[in-house]
Amino acid sequence: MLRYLTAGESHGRALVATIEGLPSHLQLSSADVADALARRRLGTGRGARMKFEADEVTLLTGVRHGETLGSPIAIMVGNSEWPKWDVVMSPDSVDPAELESLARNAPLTRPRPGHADLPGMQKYDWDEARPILERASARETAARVALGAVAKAYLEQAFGISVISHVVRIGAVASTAEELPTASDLARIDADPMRCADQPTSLAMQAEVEAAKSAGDTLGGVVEVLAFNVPPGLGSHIAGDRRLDAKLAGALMGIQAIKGVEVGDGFALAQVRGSQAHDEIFPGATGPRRSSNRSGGTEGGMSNGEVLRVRAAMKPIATVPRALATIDVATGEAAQAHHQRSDVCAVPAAGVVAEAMVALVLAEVANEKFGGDSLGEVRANFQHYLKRLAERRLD
Ligand SMILES: Cc1cc2nc3c(=O)[nH]c(=O)nc-3n(C[C@H](O)[C@H](O)[C@H](O)COP(=O)(O)O)c2cc1C
Ligand SMILES: C=C(O[C@@H]1CC(C(=O)O)=C[C@@H](OP(=O)(O)O)[C@H]1O)C(=O)O
Repeated sequence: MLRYLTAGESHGRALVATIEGLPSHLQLSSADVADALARRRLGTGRGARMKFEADEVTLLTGVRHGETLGSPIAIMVGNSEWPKWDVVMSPDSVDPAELESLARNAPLTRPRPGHADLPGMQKYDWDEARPILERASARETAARVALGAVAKAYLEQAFGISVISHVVRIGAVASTAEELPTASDLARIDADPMRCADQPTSLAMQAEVEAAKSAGDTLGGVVEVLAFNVPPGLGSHIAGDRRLDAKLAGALMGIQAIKGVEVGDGFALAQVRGSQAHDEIFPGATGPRRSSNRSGGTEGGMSNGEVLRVRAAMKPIATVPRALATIDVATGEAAQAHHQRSDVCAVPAAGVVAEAMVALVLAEVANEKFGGDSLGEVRANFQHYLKRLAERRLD
């Protein structure tokens, strides 16, 4: 079993992430986690904070001399803004007079549409949005990406699985690339200001972000995550909550601002006939082969050995500079939503977060099938499975 949890507020001292259930002897370093976090800060459209946020990583537990111990791994990601916020976000009580004198503590009584602000105030019984937005903020995705780095280390070292992502749409601009990127294209994608695999589209996407910014507006888009070398048989058809596609959809929808998920050709499959929708099976040299991958690598809630392909649609950033209409909960009167420093477009970052979530889901289902206490034991379980497939000419 794989369990993980994040904790932390956007302007608190730090984010903390824990993960438990992975084997001993995985190679893991602070640098692996820091590199993953640096990728999340990429992309045209991010706000001022991403320029100075340092994402200070500390591997707190579960790793010794660069190898996992099999015990819970805890990772701390320090917020570099903390010194400015230590009174406003202090866990211990502070002098009310000092708090009141701080401009940055002004009560946020004009909830922003599209954010957790208003339903959170209603649910948790607060008269301003700060206690809600601190946790609702996508700052939390840094902790998920840290966990994703651990999951990726497991997937790569135990099974040779790699996970990449790229941006396929920003607002009205969609990628026209015919070919899927491969794992070896990752460095090029990461070097692109939109994390888009297709250069002409990337330039159009950058222009789209700049235009939205000039207009005081924001943008969303679509990211695609691909996983290579996923063996057949991860997930299960036997119960809805064990289906790989259900777990992927849940994990991706769990990312802030994600409003839709597609597996394979997803919604487009609803428009065509069955003869055009499925991936026919042919005899190959060592076992079954497909000439298409419309299903995106899952059938019947299980991986089928093809490239895993999922998409996530992100709504435009909800803190719109040209502020949206709301009410002031202090007076009940109409007002404009409060605006604070914000991203114009965070789709490239959302791609990195989506990669992390897909890696965590794959780590969970791979652990369920091949799990062991040490890396060697997991590898042996995996090799045994591959051998059986080969013996039956099913590999
Ligand atoms: C990587 C990332 C960065 C984000 N940055 C911002 C931001 O700067 N400003 C903002 O208002 N929303 C931002 N969001 C989106 C909000 O967190 C999200 O819209 C909010 O939680 C409400 O969306 P929900 O209804 O899906 O929870 C970001 C989301 C992600 C994934
Ligand atoms: C801090 C991050 O993203 C933040 C996500 C976010 C939001 O409302 O979701 C709002 C902004 O935070 P702030 O109000 O402090 O500028 C973003 O910068 C991050 O991704 O690390």
